[in-house]
Amino acid sequence: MDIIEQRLGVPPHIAGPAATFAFFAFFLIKKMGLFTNTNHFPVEGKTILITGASEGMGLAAAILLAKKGASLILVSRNVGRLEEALVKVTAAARSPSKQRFTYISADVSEPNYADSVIAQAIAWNAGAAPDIVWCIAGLSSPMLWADPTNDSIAATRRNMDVNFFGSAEMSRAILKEWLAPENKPKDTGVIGQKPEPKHIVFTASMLALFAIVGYGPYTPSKWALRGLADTLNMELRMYPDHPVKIHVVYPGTITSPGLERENKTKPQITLELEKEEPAESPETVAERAVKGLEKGQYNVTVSTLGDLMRCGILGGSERNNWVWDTVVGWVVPVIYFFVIRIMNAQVAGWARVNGHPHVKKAAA
Ligand SMILES: NC(=O)C1=CN([C@@H]2O[C@H](COP(=O)(O)OP(=O)(O)OC[C@H]3O[C@@H](n4cnc5c(N)ncnc54)[C@H](OP(=O)(O)O)[C@@H]3O)[C@@H](O)[C@H]2O)C=CC1
Ligand SMILES: CCCCCCCCCCCCCCCC(=O)[C@@H](N)CO
Repeated sequence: MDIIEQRLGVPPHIAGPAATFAFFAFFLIKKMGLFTNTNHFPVEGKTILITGASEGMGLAAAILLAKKGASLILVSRNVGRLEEALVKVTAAARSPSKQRFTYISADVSEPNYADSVIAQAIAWNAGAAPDIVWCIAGLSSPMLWADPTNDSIAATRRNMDVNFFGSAEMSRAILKEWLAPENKPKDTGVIGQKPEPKHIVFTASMLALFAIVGYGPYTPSKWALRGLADTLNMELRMYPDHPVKIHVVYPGTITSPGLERENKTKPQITLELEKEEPAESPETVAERAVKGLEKGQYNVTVSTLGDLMRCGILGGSERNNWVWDTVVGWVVPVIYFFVIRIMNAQVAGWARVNGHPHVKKAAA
C-alpha cells in the first residue's frame, strides 16, 4: 500500500478498503456480463421441444427460437391450432433447408404422457433426443379460495395436473434419456472442454415469488415447480459427464389467449392488485426469457419488479450473480415493509367498500 500512498497520496486506511471495493465492483460488473457476452443458450442447429407451443408465450418462444436457427417440436392438445402454429413457426425459420419442424398432440395432464411424447420426438429426430425441453403449457383458474360457490379444490388439482405434473413428468422423461449411461455425450476433442449442456426450462410465474389473493388454485403449482427445479439442480451434480442445466422463468401478466380465459373468473381485487405489474405481449416475454437464458441465468425474470422479487426469496436457490443477488436481497425487505402493508390495506379496503365477498350484491 506504501507505493499507492507515494504515487497517489492516498493513505493506507483508505487505499485498503478502496482497493477491496474496486475489486468487488470489478467482480460484480464482470459477473454481470459487461465484459463477456458468451451465449449460454445457443440454439442454432439444436432440436427444441416446447409444450404449450400452439398459443401465447409458447408460440412466441417457438417462433423466436426458429428465427435463431433451432428445429422445433411443438406439443399441445388441439391439432387444428398446432397445424396453424406449425405454419407460423416454419415461416420464421432462419435457414429453412437446415431446420425441421413438427408437432405432437398430447395432454400434459395425463399420467405418463411424457414417455410417449419423448419416444415420438426421438423417432422423428433420427434417433436423437431433443437438446432442449421448455415446458410452457399451463393454465390458471383464479377464484376466491373460501367462496362456497367455487370448487377451489377441484381447480387446484387441475392446475397441479397441468402446471406441475405436466412439467414434472416431462423433466423425468427427458432426464431418463439424457442421463442414461449409454447416452453419454461425445467428447469435444478439446482437453478440459465439456460437451455443451442440455437444458430443461420450466415456466412458473411472478406469483411463485410473491403470492396475491385470488390465485389460490394456481400459485401453489408454480411454487412446486421451484421446489422441483432446486432439487434437480442439485441432483444433476451426480452426472458430471452428462451436463444438463435447469432454469425457471417467472413471467408477469402476459396478454395471451390464456389471460382472456382466466380473466372471465378473476376476482375484481385480483385484477386491481396485479395492475402493479404491466402486462406484456407473449413476444416480449419470450424475448426477455431467452435473453436471460442466453446470459446463463437459473431463475429467469422478465421485469424489474420480477427481479426484485427473485432476490427477495432466494433461500437455498442458485444465484444468477452472488454479489448482485445478495445486495438486492438486503434491500427488498425494506421495500416489502411498505408494499405488504399497502397491499393488505388495499384488500381490507376493498372488503369495507364492497362488503362480505360471498354475499352477492343486488343489482343496482
Ligand atoms: N398469461 C399470463 O398472464 C401468465 C402466464 N404464465 C404461465 O406462462 C405459460 C404460458 O401462458 P400463456 O401464454 O397465457 O398460455 P395460453 O393459455 O395462452 O396457451 C397455453 C398453451 O398450452 C397448451 N395447453 C394447455 N393445457 C394443456 C394440456 N393439458 N396439455 C397440453 N397442452 C396444453 C395450449 O394448447 P391446447 O389448449 O391446444 O392444449 C396452448 O398452446 C403458462 O404456463 C402460464 O401458467 C405465467 C405468468 C403469467
Ligand atoms: C418488490 C415487490 C413489489 C411487489 C408488488 C406486487 C405486485 C403484484 C403483481 C403480481 C403480478 C402477477 C403476474 C402473474 C400473473 C399470472 O401468473 C397469471 N395471470 C397466470 O396466468
